[in-house]
Amino acid sequence: MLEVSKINKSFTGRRVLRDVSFDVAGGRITGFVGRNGAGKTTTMRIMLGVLAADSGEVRLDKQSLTADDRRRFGYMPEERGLYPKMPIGEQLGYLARLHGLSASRARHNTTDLLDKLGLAERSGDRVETLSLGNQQRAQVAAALVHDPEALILDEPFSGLDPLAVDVVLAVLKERADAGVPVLFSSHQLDIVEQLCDDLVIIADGTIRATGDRDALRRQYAGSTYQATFGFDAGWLRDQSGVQVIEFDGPHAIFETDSADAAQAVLTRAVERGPVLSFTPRRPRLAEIFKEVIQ
Ligand SMILES: Nc1ncnc2c1ncn2[C@@H]1O[C@H](COP(=O)(O)OP(=O)(O)OP(=O)(O)O)[C@@H](O)[C@H]1O
Repeated sequence: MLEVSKINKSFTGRRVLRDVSFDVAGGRITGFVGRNGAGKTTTMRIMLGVLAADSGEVRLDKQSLTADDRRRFGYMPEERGLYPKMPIGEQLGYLARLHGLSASRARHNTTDLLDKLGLAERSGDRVETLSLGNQQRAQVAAALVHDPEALILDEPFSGLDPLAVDVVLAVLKERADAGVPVLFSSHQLDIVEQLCDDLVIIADGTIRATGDRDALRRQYAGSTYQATFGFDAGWLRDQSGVQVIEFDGPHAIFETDSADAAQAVLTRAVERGPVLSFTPRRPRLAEIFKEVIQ
């Protein structure tokens, strides 16, 4: 488990991180979301030791991180950093060796990653000849090639088409399944919602929400329900304590003033005829995001 604890950071007197605390659990993929300038990259750089915090601490399995621990991290920086003129396979092998892997392990990891990321055919090609999407896949490979003990990835999915997102996700999931804590940042809420187990939401340098994605969706469910009846849903408009948000034939989305009002709707509906579904509506990540960053 990686723990970020009460990190503060200012640049030229301007506070950009304020008591930032969250956990990245081993075996889970944590999505770190926030608008441009919210503080994601600064936090990740501090976790990596590329930047020093003014105060606060980053711990791995309850111990303060050492430079040695950090060398065993995998990092995909925001500014991509592969050598454009070097063949991709050679470059990955070189990076793995730099991290102390044996020549045979470095070769094995390079082949394995290129294969899983759909770049096997391109191993001998220079990075600059790859499409932007393939360069991005190569960056992911570079972060993973030395069997890192924790992964911190800054916008690994930006600019990838949906197929490439799946390919990269499969590689990250494999690492998470092996117990590695995986943190990735993104401002693409639909992608984060789909990919992560846990969420960290940051705005203006403060953490606004953290936790299990589904638990957060339940927590922010509020009093909105969706229902499908075996008859027209129009009658809901005359129910007291109910505000209809949307209705289309037998389907309706509505808000109630209280849990009792919701139960009353269900009772009335059953009296009218078949009720095919009746559930609290889980908000989308975009809705939770809007609510918590205000
Ligand atoms: N080296 C620096 N000097 C001065 N200000 C900085 C520096 N690095 C970041 N900042 C400022 O700190 C704030 C947080 O920036 P950061 O890059 O961490 O945000 P972010 O959430 O990663 O945004 P993005 O999605 O745009 O990358 C911003 O206001 C940014 O301008």
